[in-house]
Amino acid sequence: MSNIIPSDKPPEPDANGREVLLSARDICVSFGTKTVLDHLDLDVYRGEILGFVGASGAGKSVLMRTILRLIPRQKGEIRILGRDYDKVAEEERVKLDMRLGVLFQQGALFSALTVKENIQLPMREYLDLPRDLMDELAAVKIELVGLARDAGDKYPSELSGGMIKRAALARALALDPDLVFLDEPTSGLDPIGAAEFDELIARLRDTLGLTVYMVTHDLDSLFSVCDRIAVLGNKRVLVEGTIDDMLSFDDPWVQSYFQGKRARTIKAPTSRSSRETTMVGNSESIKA
Ligand SMILES: Nc1ncnc2c1ncn2[C@@H]1O[C@H](COP(=O)(O)OP(=O)(O)OP(=O)(O)O)[C@@H](O)[C@H]1O
Repeated sequence: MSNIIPSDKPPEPDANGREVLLSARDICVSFGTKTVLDHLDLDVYRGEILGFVGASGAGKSVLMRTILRLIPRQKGEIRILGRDYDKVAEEERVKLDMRLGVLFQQGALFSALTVKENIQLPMREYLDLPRDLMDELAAVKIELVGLARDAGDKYPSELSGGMIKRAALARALALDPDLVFLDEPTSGLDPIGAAEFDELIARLRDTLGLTVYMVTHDLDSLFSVCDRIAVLGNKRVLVEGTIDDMLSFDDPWVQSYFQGKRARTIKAPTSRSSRETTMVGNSESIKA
């Protein structure tokens, strides 16, 4: 996908020919004496939707915030587009930050700003663009996420939950990022709204080549749009792979999560675009 900031040379592909967009190695995070992440490794590949799951309190948000440098870590290395975050100059760090978009769990829009102004915040922070161009870019993002054109002039309090998620996604996409982090994007949405949001994410991946890191408890999302799943357990990534890999992984928590009563109502798809299959099932999220 095109970037406002010209991209540098992409990192070398791994042994399987995949481009590693994000690599986390040996990550250790503790709060006082409580260790939350212990020597955790994770890779995210370009163009994939990675679903990140784990029991409540396992540390999914902590990892996401650690990657985004909102939480300090005691140990480990984080590479974005092959660059070690801690070793690049400040100017390049800012450029790397611009390649990442984030949608926090509650949308986290500024209530005193309109949708358009919210979307333009990252543009104001990182770019020096004329107002007309920012208006045009905001309109493009609003259309991209499937909101009506007049949504740009609305305040968050005037939006439904689904519209807030879309507006927050539009803001996450403001700078044409390579990788977006979504923290439980379908929580609080009704099953139809959740399915539509999943479809939107898949469409953005397919059309823009967007890479998505999605923390979720939503089994429908995991079965329908995620290309790969990583499970956080015992303070590290316990298993990663396809839905089929999850279904055959011999661990009590993974078994009960992916083979439990709710999961059994969702027929495992053979392809990623199986929302019609998952809609047959129960769209409730599991809080482990
Ligand atoms: N700033 C902090 N200070 C101290 N402890 C923290 C802090 N942030 C998170 N924790 C602790 O780290 C652990 C992991 O929390 P985290 O929010 O990452 O879990 P989670 O897997 O995202 O859970 P959920 O699925 O319920 O959202 C929890 O025990 C939490 O209390």
